Amino acid sequence: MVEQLTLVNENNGHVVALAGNPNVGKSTVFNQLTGLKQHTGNWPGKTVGIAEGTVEHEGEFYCLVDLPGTYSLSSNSEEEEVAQDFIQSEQSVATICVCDATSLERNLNLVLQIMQMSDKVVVCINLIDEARKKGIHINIDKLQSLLGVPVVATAARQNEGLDDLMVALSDVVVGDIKMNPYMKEALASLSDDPEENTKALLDRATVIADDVIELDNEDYNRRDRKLDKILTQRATGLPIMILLLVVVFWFTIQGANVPSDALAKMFSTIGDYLNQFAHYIHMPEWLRGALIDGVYNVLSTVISVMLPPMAIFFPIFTLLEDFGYLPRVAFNLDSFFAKAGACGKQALTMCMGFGCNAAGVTGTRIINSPREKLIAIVTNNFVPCNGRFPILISIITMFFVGSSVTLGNSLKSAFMLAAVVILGVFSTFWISQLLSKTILKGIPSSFTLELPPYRKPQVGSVIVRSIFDRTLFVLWRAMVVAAPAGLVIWVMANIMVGDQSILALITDTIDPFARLMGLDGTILMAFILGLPANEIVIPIMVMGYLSKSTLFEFESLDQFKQLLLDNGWTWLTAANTILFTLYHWPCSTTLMTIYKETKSHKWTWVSFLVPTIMGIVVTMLTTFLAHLFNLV
Ligand SMILES: Nc1nc2c(ncn2[C@@H]2O[C@H](COP(=O)(O)OP(=O)(O)OP(=O)(O)O)[C@@H](O)[C@H]2O)c(=O)[nH]1
Ligand SMILES: [Mg+2]
Repeated sequence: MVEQLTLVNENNGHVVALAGNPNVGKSTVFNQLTGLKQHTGNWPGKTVGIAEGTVEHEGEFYCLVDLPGTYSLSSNSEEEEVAQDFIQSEQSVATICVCDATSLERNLNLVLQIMQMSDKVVVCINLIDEARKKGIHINIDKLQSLLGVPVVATAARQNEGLDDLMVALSDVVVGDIKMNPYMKEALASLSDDPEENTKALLDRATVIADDVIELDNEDYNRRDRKLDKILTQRATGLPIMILLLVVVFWFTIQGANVPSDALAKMFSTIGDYLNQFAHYIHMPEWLRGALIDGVYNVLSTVISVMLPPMAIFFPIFTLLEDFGYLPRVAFNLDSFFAKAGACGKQALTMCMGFGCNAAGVTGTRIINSPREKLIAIVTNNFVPCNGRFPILISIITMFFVGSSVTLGNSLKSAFMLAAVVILGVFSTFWISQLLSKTILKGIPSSFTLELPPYRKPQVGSVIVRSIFDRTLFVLWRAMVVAAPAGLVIWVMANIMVGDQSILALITDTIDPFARLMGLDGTILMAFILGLPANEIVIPIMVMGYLSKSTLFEFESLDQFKQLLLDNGWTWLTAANTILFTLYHWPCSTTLMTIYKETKSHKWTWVSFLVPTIMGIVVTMLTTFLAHLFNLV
């Protein structure tokens, strides 16, 4: 029995499945038609769940369901099963099969499989603009008559042909146009044996593709192949990857510095006015303290520290994603992951982790083997997410580089940040290997990761999209957490038990343990209270120190460094804080996502404990060694 999907379908529209191979533009078609914002990008396997949205066409409502991409419908993976079940179910009245015009033959294979299951199919030949550019001509009319179902050419990103697609869809759904009966018979009369059937469909797809395609130039993929040679060869692939990492970080650090300072100054000026206003209206001191010293200060630090780097990092990352670089990263790292007994696709989920570890964990659904999926989930936290970058950047800059903004300094910071990230990547390999040798034993499965064609990213829309969909989203999430956290910490710093505040009491209690790790009670406390979001670790640290020495305005890194030095920081404290930022528990959102993905308390705990224990051990070790050799 096929399990039904729960759809909202609020307008009670005709339910239509949107299926196709991975990375052919299904979500782009979906987004254009429904006005929604499913994740799109140039690598196979982005859509992992199910999204639905409504389109209206000539007074009729259609409920489109964006399915994960599948190469076939033979239920090899969770995602294929979802797609197959849905297409076959009574729920969907028709299927739009989206195809990549630049690799029609393989796509037609899936079209034919779908046509065997349902006789209401519209074929959408997408990416037609790319095909044109490569000199691939497809005779759409002929294809339509050979397939016996409506065929429409589209360039979804440019919104070309989508009206025609809706007309064809309404012909099929409302006009009740079915597949050509001869075709239906031909497909039904293929063999009952699944293997022979698959082969027959493949043959047929080849024949049809040969019949409708005309090439200007047989060698249309030459440029891609040349570029791939450089980007994925052993000798050049890895160095270019590391170089790119440094360049991206350098842009982020260099670019973020000035706006960060400007924002901090602006917030501090506004803070002064707010204070004056509070005095003017005779606001009670406890309320003023809670609102301005607590909520407002934490919020403004979070914004000024986080917004500029994110607004630079996310767009660059998205540009690389749309260009098609991420699958090349996976390709380059594949052998390392194989050696570690894990899956090469883990490189993709690792890349997603740079933005947000929770997103990376959800992304692990592209990994078919449950064992390898768990490895990817447990180790995802080893790449620092966007909430942790600001901590790393500011401490590296203050303690190891020098805070004046010069080209050399920002380059040095970028190198060090890249080194920390590479350390995280190596830790991913080590821990993956450890897991696959111990609690997650097994042989790594083989898979074919497709290298999609390079696509020219649309710079303007990428910037807009990454700022609105990602930057502001992440910032908003951080702020929602930061405001109450600011309040809580202010209250803790101001409620006295005896002659000590609660905050001081707790930090003093955990201080001895933190010292063993080369940290102090306040730092460890900031990490603990930062469980809801790493973004608030720095503001909490600042408030923790301030509750001892007041009169501080976060206007520049130099002042911040002074505050830290006054509280006994040395280079060792800084180094350990960096290490602990890299290795500690995932934030609560990520933990919740891990639980949702694994449905297991045990694996959620493992994901919590592995990086945490590693962080404690590593920092204790560096502290021990530093003291042993009298380095501090
Ligand atoms: N040039 C061009 N690019 C397109 C077109 N449609 C989509 N793209 C790009 O192709 C890439 C893949 O698009 P998606 O919509 O994410 O593909 P998908 O089929 O949903 O992919 P999965 O969910 O991973 O299976 C993105 O970078 C899109 O911007 C098009 O018509 N022309
Ligand atoms: Mg998609």
